[in-house]
Amino acid sequence: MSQDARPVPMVRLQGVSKTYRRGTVEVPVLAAVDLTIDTGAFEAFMGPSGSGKSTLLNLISGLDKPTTGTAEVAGRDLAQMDDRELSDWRAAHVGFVFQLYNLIPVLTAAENVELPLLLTPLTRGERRRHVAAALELVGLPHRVGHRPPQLSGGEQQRVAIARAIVSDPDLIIADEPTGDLDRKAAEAVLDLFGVLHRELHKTLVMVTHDPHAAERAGRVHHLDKGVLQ
Ligand SMILES: Nc1ncnc2c1ncn2[C@@H]1O[C@H](COP(=O)(O)OP(=O)(O)OP(=O)(O)O)[C@@H](O)[C@H]1O
Repeated sequence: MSQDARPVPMVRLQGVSKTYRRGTVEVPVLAAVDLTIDTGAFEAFMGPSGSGKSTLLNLISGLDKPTTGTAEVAGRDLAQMDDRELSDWRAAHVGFVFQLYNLIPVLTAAENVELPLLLTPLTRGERRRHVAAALELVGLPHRVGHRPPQLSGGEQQRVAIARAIVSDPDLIIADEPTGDLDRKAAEAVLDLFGVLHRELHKTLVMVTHDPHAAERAGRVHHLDKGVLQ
């Protein structure tokens, strides 16, 4: 295959740094990060607390902008988009999974999963079919009418994964997805990530402190004081 025929990587960061400003004090968080993540890869990021892992995820998902350098994700230079374009781009391309699930407690599992679809032109019937398919995929078709407080932590995280994939994004970003789960529930979530990666060809980018979780990834990056090792 010639160089030009290579598929566009899902993530390409070049010379990315991030400095936050607290009053007059500048806080450097990421320095000179060069990173390429191929489309279809499953990659993990580990590192001590405060090393910049969540900041890196925020830059990859366009939730935050680099201080210097360029971030190209899913074929777009994120700096070239205004906030409206970025939010449409995120809705189409990125699914998020958080440590504490971030489900809305008063909504049922099905209603939580449906949320990202309310921004799309899909009809109610189409939305229902997508929601049913996503909950089936995560093994929870029998929990559609349950609300988060009626579900175990592992079930809540699987509902959150259904919500992350319901709009069929290419990129799944997971920040400590097993951080609040016992081993068995964590393994179920990681098995599911394996299915998303191998069978649905999603690109997965996961931050984790859990070596068992990192083992599932094809590549593990280490961040230390904002520097990619
Ligand atoms: N919006 C912000 N304003 C100022 N400082 C920030 C902001 N966001 C993060 N920081 C600082 O940047 C550093 C890195 O934070 P980040 O959340 O990326 O680390 P992390 O590696 O994900 O940590 P943890 O494992 O504890 O979640 C921390 O010192 C944090 O205080």
